[in-house]
Order: sequence, then C-alpha cells, then structure tokens
Amino acid sequence: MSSPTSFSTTADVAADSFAGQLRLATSEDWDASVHHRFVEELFAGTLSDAVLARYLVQDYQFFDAFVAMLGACVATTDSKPARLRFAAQLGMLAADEDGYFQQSFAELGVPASDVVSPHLEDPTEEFIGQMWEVARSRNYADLLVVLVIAEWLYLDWGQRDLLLPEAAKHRDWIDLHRGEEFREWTQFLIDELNRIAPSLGSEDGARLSARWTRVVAIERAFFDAAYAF
Ligand SMILES: Cc1ncc(CN)c(N)n1
Repeated sequence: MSSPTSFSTTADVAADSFAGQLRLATSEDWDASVHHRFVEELFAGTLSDAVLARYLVQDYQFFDAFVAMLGACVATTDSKPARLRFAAQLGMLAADEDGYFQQSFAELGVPASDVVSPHLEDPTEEFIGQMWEVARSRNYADLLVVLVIAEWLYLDWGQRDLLLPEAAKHRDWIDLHRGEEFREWTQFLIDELNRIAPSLGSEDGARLSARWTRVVAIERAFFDAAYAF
C-alpha cells in the first residue's frame, strides 16, 4: 500500500489523517491567510507602523489567552511526555515572545493603555472567547484543535520562501514562526491531535470540525482587521 499523500511543505501530515482532513476542508480561508497582504508586506518590510502596531496590540491580548490554553493542556493531557512538552513551551513563550512584544511596543510608541486594555476588535474578541472556552472546558481535543490551527497556519506563512526583511520589528515576528524549533512544536501538536482522534466519538467529531472551521475563518479576519481603519 502506498503511503498517504502529505500535502504540507511545512509539517509532515498525512492528508487523510484527522488533522489533514480538517486542514483540507478549510483550504480557502487557510490559504488566504498564508498569502494575506499582511504577510506579504511583513516579508517585504513595507508593512506600515500603524498596521503593525494595530495588529500587535490585538495579538498581545490573544497571547494572554494562548498562554492559558497551554496551561490547560499541562493540566489535562493524558500523556506525561506531552505534559512536559507543553510546560517547556510555556517557558519559551514567556521569554521570547513576550520580549518581542515589549520591544516592539516601545519602538512603535504604543501607549501603555493600548498594551494593557485596548479596544478589542471583533475577531480578537471571538478568538479570545474560543480560547477561554476550550481552556475552561478542560477538553484536550478542543484545546488541540485551537492550538493546531494557531501554530500550523502561522508556521505555513512563516516558512514561506521569501527574502527576510531587515528591520527587527518585521523579521523577529517572522523568526518566531519559522525554523526547526517552531516546526517541531507544531508537528508535536498535530501528532497529538491525530493520536487522540481514534478515541473521539461522532459528536466530538462534529463539534471539533465546526470549531476548526470557525477558528480558521477568525485567523483570516484577524489579519483583515489590522487594515480596517
Ligand atoms: C491571531 C494569531 N494566531 C496565531 C498566532 C500564533 N501563535 C498568533 N500569534 N496570533
């Protein structure tokens, strides 16, 4: 029997696996995000400070709920090695990603009020709602669905074969979403989702598929919102 087709150049995922099928079912919003104007301008180094600041202010609010999701994974996974992997990622995020935000906010002159409690755009509010919902649900499958999208979609654009920009505020955001460490982390999440998929019931499948579709659409809207002013 020939091995199933792997469709992604960034992660090794069989197209007929649980994660692979979800990914294929949402190709339109997924590909539109990976090739979004925001990504093109970020790589080209032409992204305006206003758009970058607007995006980062919203993404910093996303970041807080994202950390809470990882904490929920530490608490709920059935696998001891996975628990340690999530714990290690929490440490990395606290050091590297928070540092990028703080440095960029200072460079872009973002006021403290926008860092701490900005007006939330609709996609941010909905994304945060999804993340806290799965964090509080303590349902490992729901947590993984949201995490896999958030990391795999970002890996897909981060790994695009384009020249890197000069400015640290652009390049460092790309660097956080490409390279072997981020690829390995994303692969781990996808593998976890595919590992637990056989234990899911049909109701779980329908709920997770609906969540996947919605969250991929929010990812696209999140990029759009950076230009909506
Ligand atoms: C909206 C969004 N989605 C995903 C990521 C990558 N963790 C992010 N920083 N922001």
